[in-house]
Amino acid sequence: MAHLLSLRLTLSAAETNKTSSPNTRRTHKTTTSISAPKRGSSSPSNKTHKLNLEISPHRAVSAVRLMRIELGGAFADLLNEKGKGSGNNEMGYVARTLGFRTRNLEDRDFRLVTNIVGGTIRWRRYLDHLIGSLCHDEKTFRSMEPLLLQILRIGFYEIVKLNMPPYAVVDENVRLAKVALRPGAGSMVNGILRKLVLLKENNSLPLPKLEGDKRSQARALATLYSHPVWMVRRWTRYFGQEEAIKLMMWNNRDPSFSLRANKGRGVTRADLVMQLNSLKVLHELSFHLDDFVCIKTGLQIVVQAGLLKEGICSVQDESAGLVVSVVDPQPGESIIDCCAAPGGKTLFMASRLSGKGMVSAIDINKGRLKILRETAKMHQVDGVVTTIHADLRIFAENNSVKFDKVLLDAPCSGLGVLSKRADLRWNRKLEDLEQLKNLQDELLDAASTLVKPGGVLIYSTCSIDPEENEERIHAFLLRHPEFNIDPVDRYVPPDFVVKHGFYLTNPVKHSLDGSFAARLVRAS
Ligand SMILES: C[S@@+](CC[C@H](N)C(=O)[O-])C[C@H]1O[C@@H](n2cnc3c(N)ncnc32)[C@H](O)[C@@H]1O
Repeated sequence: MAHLLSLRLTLSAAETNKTSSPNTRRTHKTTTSISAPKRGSSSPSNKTHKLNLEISPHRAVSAVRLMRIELGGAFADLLNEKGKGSGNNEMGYVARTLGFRTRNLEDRDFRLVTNIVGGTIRWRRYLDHLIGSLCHDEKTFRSMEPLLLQILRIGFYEIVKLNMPPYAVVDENVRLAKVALRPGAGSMVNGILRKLVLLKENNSLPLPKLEGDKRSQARALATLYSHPVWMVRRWTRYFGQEEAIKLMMWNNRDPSFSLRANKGRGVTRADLVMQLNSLKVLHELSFHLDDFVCIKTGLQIVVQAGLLKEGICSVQDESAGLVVSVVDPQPGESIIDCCAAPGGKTLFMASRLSGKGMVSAIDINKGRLKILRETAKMHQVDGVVTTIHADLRIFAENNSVKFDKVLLDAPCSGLGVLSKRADLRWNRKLEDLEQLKNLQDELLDAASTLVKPGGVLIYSTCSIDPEENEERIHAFLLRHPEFNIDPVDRYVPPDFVVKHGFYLTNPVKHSLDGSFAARLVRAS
């Protein structure tokens, strides 16, 4: 993975170089250093780099992670406390990128890195608006080298959103820019951050006003709540402005997580609670699901204590767990999970079979399917899980076996999980939705052929977008009159049941990720 990532960054550096203007040439220097670790750099040794105790390690690590996420397009996996793709030696990677070492991260620094990286990504549009407004001119901002921009974003986020002591933030970020780049970069950071501190003290940050026609208001909201304009316009149209604002505020909060006790391994929720108590991780029991526990903070402690690696519990949002309640797996049933990897729902369904029956897990992605297989083994449910590496559309054409239950957890925009997937809002494009809708229709048609007469087809997404949810089902029912809606009220609490008997979690209303499911029964 580290190798692939560095290769991708090397390519991006080469691309940058091909088209670089004098203004962006320094960009090449930075991307080259981030993308081309020195020979032998896979060894954990940092000894060749000088130790600099004056630079705060959380800022150095945050800046490098942000560069990698933005330049490499790496997924901002906030669960991975070591940084995606850097193996076990993130500090070595940081040293190679910046050209010096810092002291190692302590627990407090880890928490700060998670907070700063996630927050800086979420608030990117807002922060860039402020940085752009305080730069000398538009061109200075547009042609700013990536590392300098990340250092400024970190400083702005720390001052405006984390309310950290402003002059300490200025000093520390100036030092980082000087050492990692050059003295002139430090002077620039100093000038811009000091302007920001003054404006904040006078309560006069240069932010857009919510005024004018719909388009201007959408642009202003997109900056104020840091989302793409197309999302603001879509949500305002579907949910109204007030709800759209609440949704954006939810997306900008630090995410909370829930853990599922792995019953397949004989771990009960009471066992998990005991472990969390001994780790001093604050938690609450889920109201909706017997095996689930909710935590607001402390996920890192759970990860470090090895609870996930040892298969004691899995990180799974209650909204995903409730989709399994909609499936309602029963011992002895044959179930096929049509888009299964990395296996969150497959494994939960398998644990409900009490060793009787079978879940067949199909996915087009071999790597993700391998993760599913390994996790099934670790969770001790591999006796009731088989994996099939295939495109569902081709598999369905060539398969004559029918199943009691067919779950299609379709590829979707992920617009319901933006609080956990900090970078997703910037990677998703409006055009993706059209493509996804076509794919969802094709997969639904394919999945429907696998359902026994009298069997059930469950369609689910982690989206809140009506066009990916109820519209897909209504279109499907027009094409397939042999299916009828089976309302979900027998399977989930009434609060999650919406029009037509579909299941929907609303982040604003339920404080869960957004998700949707419909249960359809095939005529006998
Ligand atoms: C939303 S994710 C599934 C998440 C999974 N159900 C879980 O709970 O962990 C969608 C999955 O669909 C898979 N996929 C996309 N197109 C597919 C196709 N044509 N056939 C089979 N799987 C496909 C992707 O590889 C991806 O793993």
